[in-house]
Amino acid sequence: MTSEATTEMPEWADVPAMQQPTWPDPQAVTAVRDELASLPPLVFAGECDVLRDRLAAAAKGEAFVLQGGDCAEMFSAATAANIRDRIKTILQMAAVLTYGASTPVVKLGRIAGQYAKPRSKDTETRGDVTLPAYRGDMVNDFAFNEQARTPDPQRLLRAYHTSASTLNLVRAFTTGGFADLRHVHEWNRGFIANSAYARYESTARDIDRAMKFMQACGADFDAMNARTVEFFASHEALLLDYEQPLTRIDSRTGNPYAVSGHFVWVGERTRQLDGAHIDFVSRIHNPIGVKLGPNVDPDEVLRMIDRLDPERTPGRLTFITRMGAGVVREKLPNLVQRVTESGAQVVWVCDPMHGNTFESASGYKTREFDQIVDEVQGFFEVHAALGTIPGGVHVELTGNDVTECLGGAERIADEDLEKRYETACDPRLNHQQSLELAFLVAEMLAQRTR
Ligand SMILES: O=C[C@H](O)[C@H](O)COP(=O)(O)O
Ligand SMILES: C=C(OP(=O)(O)O)C(=O)O
Ligand SMILES: [Mn+2]
Repeated sequence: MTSEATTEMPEWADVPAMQQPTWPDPQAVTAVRDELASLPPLVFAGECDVLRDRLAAAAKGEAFVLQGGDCAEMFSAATAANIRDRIKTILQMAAVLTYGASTPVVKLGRIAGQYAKPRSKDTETRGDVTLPAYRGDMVNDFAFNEQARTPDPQRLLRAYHTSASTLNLVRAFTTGGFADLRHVHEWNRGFIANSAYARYESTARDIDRAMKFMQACGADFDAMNARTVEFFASHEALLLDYEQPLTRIDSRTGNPYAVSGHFVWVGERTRQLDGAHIDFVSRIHNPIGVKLGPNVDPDEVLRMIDRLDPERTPGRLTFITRMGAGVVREKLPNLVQRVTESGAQVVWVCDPMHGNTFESASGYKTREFDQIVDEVQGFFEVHAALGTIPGGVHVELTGNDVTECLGGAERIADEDLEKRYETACDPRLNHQQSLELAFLVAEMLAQRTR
């Protein structure tokens, strides 16, 4: 990225793109790309700039990032109730974290575009039938039959329209009164009232007292803008047939922006320095993220910084580390140290999900709540030891009472997984587990600011 305005659409490098579907009819893809290119942007470049400023604050420890949502959104799940409950969960978590951090929380949904998935295998076999793997609703259908699994480019358009209607409702919820801090606090009191969560009572009581104190001092919640919240949309920039036509020149600056979401990231499987995804994000001016797993080479990361953030723009680059609870204390320090020594000011965000996935005895892909908490704890410990900033968390969650991750105060066990295992890809924290995690991270954050 350079600060010089280009006013022309980028020429995408002709380099290999990993994890793309094999579309059966390339001409149909061209027609869909043309249509996407003619549709209005989903976000405004100015909003992306605001998010960049918020992330710059997080890089300095003056804000904390909460990024969360589905592993894989599904068209059929984009209902008012589901969207409401996911937003509600994120707002409840954010209220708890704001208190713990004593700083603003940057709310970033994995929402309105999280429709494409990288997979470890190209195919899935059940019994003696082998079909293309499910690659997200933007590509094919989860149902296990040949027609459903055949990639269909019309799905790119459906992803755009479903993202537009999702974002419309998100904007209505977050600015129309639903997000009022007083409501959010009442919801959290409801959560604590259940005795399984007694451990969190003291934090909830502290927040209660803080709210009452503010009211007693005459704080005018309406004037404070407590009825609205800033909420940003993010997803993995994986499918270039979707992302490239949804890149536009910002009329204010002449710079290209991805307008499919405010923030996009490159995943662990597609972050090759000479690959098409890093080329893509190097040309857009949005704030961007890159996932970094346990086998990352710090030298490569330094070259990545030069490529993606040559001017060291605060808030431009976020590293989302997903090491695994077992190795985070061993692998993260050297990486953070090398990046810090290079002078780059990145946001460090912990994804405690993707390094802690395993198959349970009953055959479900799952994660253990305690391991998720342990990776976040390790992340905070590493940053505390180095004097660097733990800038946020990135979680796969839903507002529904699913049974996909093990443990938590409700002690979800392997035999419970089958009851409500509804994810199309990775296991998500349910509503209760998400709030529990927020209370635990708030305790860690309170120590950071002490
Ligand atoms: O969300 C992340 C990846 O798509 C997912 O972990 C890959 O899972 P797989 O190993 O089931 O393909
Ligand atoms: C694919 C994902 O993660 P990662 O790239 O870290 O494996 C994801 O966030 O769903
Ligand atoms: Mn995932």
